[in-house]
Amino acid sequence: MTATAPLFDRIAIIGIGLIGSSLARAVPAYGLARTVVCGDRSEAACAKALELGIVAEATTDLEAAVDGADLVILCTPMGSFAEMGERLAPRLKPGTILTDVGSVKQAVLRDIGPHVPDGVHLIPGHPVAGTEHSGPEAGFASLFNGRWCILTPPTGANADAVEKVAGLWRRCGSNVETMDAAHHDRVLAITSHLPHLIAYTIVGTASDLEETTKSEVIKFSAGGFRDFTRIAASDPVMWRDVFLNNREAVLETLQLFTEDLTALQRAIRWGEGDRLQELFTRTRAIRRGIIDAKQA
Ligand SMILES: NC(=O)C1=CN([C@@H]2O[C@H](COP(=O)(O)OP(=O)(O)OC[C@H]3O[C@@H](n4cnc5c(N)ncnc54)[C@H](O)[C@@H]3O)[C@@H](O)[C@H]2O)C=CC1
Ligand SMILES: O=C(O)C(=O)Cc1ccc(O)cc1
Repeated sequence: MTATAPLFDRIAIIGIGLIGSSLARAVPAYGLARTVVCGDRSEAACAKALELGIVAEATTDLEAAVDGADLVILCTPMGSFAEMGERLAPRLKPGTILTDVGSVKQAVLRDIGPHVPDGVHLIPGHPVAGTEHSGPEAGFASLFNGRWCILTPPTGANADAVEKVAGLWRRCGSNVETMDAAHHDRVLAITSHLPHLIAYTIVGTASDLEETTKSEVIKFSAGGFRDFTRIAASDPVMWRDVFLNNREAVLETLQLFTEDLTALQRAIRWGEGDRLQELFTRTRAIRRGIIDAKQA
């Protein structure tokens, strides 16, 4: 029991994986709603969610899952959002809030926006918190604690609905910021999407090495490479969909990155130590700035 009244009556989570199941666990932990139910196309995921006792009901019938919910949270991979928009949005009653946790935000307005009936409030969101694990067993209630959650309400969005979604994330311990979806996608391209692409690439490159070298890569893998392998273990379907749905911003950022990498390649070739040291000094200061900001 929590002292404060629940924010919602019935939350329907669609997709009970890492993020969905973390939210389901957060519902009783932070008094988010009276009831939480889930819909997931995977029977195994539904069965696991019931077995874990993190939802009151679980069904593969997604339309039934959203029935009677005052908040619907889409927690499936981005590639399923067009289907979610078509199937689920038209069934929602006026006053219902529809939100999501997708890592790309313009695509939500594109894929779901056109299907949202009058009176239903679409308030896209993105908790900037996660792990490399997937599925209902991987979630935990404190995942969002002390992390950012970015909301990208479309122009003219209902202010009360925005505040209710912001309130939900604040109760989970998140800091909430609101911004335009296009800006979100550009910022996340460099801070999250490109780092994942680099990790996938370097681990792929290492695994393409000849057999003897490959076993040594594993044997001697020090901090740097190990950190990349953690990120490169992230869900393949989810990340495929992130890159396909944030194509422009990722390609633009990748172009800048490639140019900078080529400049470094030149510096190494021509023995320009000062140039290398200057960059590494600057990046060390950035890391220290991030750590200081966290501790402040
Ligand atoms: N993994 C992470 O670190 C973070 C992920 N996100 C976003 O959260 C969303 C979910 O990611 P995770 O929880 O990591 O994924 P996950 O793979 O752990 O869970 C996804 C769930 O959705 C279900 N699902 C997939 N397609 C479906 C469909 N068409 N209909 C119904 N159910 C379907 C799957 O069966 C699975 O249970 C993604 O959109 C991702 O961009 C946001 C922040 C962090
Ligand atoms: O595990 C990590 O390092 C992450 O970067 C988690 C993550 C993945 C995707 C997001 O949209 C937000 C956060």
